Amino acid sequence: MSLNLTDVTLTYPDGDERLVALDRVTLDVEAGNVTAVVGPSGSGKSSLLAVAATLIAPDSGTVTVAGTSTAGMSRGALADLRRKKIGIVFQQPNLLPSLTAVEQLQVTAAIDGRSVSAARSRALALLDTVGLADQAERRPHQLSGGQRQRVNIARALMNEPPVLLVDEPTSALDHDRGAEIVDLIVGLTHRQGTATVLVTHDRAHLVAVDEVVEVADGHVIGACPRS
Ligand SMILES: Nc1ncnc2c1ncn2[C@@H]1O[C@H](COP(=O)(O)OP(=O)(O)OP(=O)(O)O)[C@@H](O)[C@H]1O
Repeated sequence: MSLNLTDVTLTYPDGDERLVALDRVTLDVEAGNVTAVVGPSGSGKSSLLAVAATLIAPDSGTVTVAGTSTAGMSRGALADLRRKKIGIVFQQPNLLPSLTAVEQLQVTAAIDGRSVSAARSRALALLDTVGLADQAERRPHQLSGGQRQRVNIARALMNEPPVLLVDEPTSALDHDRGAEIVDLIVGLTHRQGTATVLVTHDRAHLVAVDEVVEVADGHVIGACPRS
């Protein structure tokens, strides 16, 4: 189960013209691997993640998520694919303030139509995996920034997605906490066999990942040194 973008071009309206955000981008992420995407601001990293997440349809090219091509899919079918196959971790955890850590994960299962109580044991096991076994009953304001990001990651994995997309997960953390989060993502990816894309600004984190792809002006300009 992997993630493949082939020859993807994405443009946005820009006055009377079109701004090319992604220009014939091809990206293959194998199951069990973390591919980091790096590049300057405005180079297209978020656009690439949004296309991979099927949140934006490319102008041309194909996106294949865990063996399923998204070409021609209805909005409903895409939403279904996202729910079942893609875990997304945004920069800010966006946790619900009134819910405990374990409830944040249970809600995800409920949205997916699974039984909330059956989801509880999986949620507790996942919190254990991300090092939060003893924080399960805490609410977001009782957790540190790093712990909130761990809940965010555990929540993204709740429905066992084969594809994990992570956007700048360390931007609100100091270097050491950031490195711990990247190590956690890499460890989970290797153990659970997800195909993971990690957008990051911090090149110090690249030593931990399996592959690095550099983008500039909407182009993949190739693999680059990992540190
Ligand atoms: N919704 C939009 N409408 C129009 N132009 C956009 C839109 N989103 C992004 N862009 C433009 O597309 C290009 C790529 O932007 P994108 O956000 O993908 O880059 P990025 O590498 O993620 O940048 P950053 O690191 O600052 O988040 C930029 O020129 C940006 O201004």
